[in-house]
Amino acid sequence: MTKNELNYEILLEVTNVLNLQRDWEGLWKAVTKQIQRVVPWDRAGILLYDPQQDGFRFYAVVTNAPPALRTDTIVPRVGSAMGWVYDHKQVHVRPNLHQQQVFLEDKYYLEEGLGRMINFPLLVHDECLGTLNIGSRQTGEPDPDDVKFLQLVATHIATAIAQVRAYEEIKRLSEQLKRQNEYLAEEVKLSRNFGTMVGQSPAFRHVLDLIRAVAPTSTTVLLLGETGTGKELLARAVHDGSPRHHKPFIRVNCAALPGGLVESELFGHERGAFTGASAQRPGRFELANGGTLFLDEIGEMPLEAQAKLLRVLQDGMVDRIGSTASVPVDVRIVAATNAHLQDAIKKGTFRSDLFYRLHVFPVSIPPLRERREDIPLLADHFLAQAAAKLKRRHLKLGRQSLERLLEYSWPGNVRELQSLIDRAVILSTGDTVEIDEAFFPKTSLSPAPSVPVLETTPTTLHQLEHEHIIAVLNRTGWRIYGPQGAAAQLGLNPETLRSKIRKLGLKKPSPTLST
Ligand SMILES: Nc1ncnc2c1ncn2[C@@H]1O[C@H](COP(=O)(O)OP(=O)(O)OP(=O)(O)O)[C@@H](O)[C@H]1O
Repeated sequence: MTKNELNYEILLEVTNVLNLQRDWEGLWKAVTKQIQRVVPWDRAGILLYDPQQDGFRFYAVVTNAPPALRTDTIVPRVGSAMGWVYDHKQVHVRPNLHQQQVFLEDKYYLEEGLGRMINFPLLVHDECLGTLNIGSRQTGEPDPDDVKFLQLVATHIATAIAQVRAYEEIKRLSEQLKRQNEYLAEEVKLSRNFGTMVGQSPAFRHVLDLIRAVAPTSTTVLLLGETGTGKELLARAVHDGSPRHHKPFIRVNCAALPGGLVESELFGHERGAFTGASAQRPGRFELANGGTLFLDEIGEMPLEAQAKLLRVLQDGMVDRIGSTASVPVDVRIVAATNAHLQDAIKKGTFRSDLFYRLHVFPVSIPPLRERREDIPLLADHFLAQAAAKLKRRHLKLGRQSLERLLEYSWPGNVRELQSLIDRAVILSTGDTVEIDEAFFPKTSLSPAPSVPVLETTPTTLHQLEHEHIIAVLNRTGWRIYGPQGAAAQLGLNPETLRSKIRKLGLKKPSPTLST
């Protein structure tokens, strides 16, 4: 067999091995054994370029001597032969390492007793993935035919590596898609006709003007407003009006996540990062990549998670829990809160540096009581929605009912109005929906008798809120969820109510035994 025939045969075998194997250790042993038949070597290794480290990581290595370089070493691009090959996309030969030690890895090769080193670029479509390094104890110029042959082998190896990487990328993307689907299915269940925004009052129109102006940019938006004023609806409007609208809009309710899970939900985790982390899981930051992340109730985020969030906002990199490598993300942040963040900063529960990162474009949403002109429009809108859901047509609101709606102070804002209309439609029999006094929560000044009553008249908003919540909870028998539950009556998100109950330290009174 001529040398050419042998080379051809070996190349075929190498390609077959590369196509068959999935395990790189095994693969590399098989490939190097084949190469040995043409070009003797004493060290054969592959290093791949890692852009985050601007260096090369070992991928596979076989050596006849105890290795002087550990396989977890990162060889920097600058100053190494691999870096030269990577930058020039050309083969580099050092025929005599004893006489010529130009690169930083050469002294290690000498320690292993090597005399000659050849580095080949691993090229795919003109992109260099890393290098194939063939070292030998012998010195002297290598046979140019051998170099040509090894360059061909390197091209096949590079293609196989690109395939493995593409396969891993597909796996990662399909995992991400699976998570996005789970998330979207959850969202569809929760969503209540988002999209239509109703309001003609100057105050609300001003808000819409601000949203329209900021939406097309990538600026961070901070939505400030009482509960139920439409912060989430506006966050979606920011996303829909941006060039990111065809990418995901991912919502995180910072108040609803259990403390220990916030970081894993936001930033993801590696397999085995903590007990129960049975599989690798991307966080919501990664799910939102290219799109918008809506951080609802940001004021409720635990301090440790705030520190991590700040880091992501500063350098655009996410560290999954349990991982050493950072993942770059491109995410627009829209945050919302009904809390007074400056007070939280004073109390030490919110980081001031994070506040300034978020407070780039604040938008204050006025409460419903400050834009009463919107009440008739919103009432009609919700009436039409409820009628469509319940398949009832020609519903209209009684005149007195509308007056009552206009007089009420709406502590729960638009959501409270929506829940009230829903209830009124369910309870109405004819075409005219009537809303009488019984629909409005009794004021906090007349709590149910079993509730401990404050000795004095409440003086602060906080006390008022505290009492009002207790009163409604007692009236609903401490039922939080459902159309007759306390959350609906207070116009609050059930999770927000649960968090308030926790924060205020409210406990369901235990039933008293009558003697
Ligand atoms: N201008 C509006 N037009 C139509 N519907 C609205 C409007 N504002 C709010 N809503 C509706 O009111 C409900 C509450 O709105 P949303 O959830 O956006 O409020 P929020 O401020 O995010 O509440 P929370 O602070 O409790 O999270 C939603 O069902 C939303 O569709």
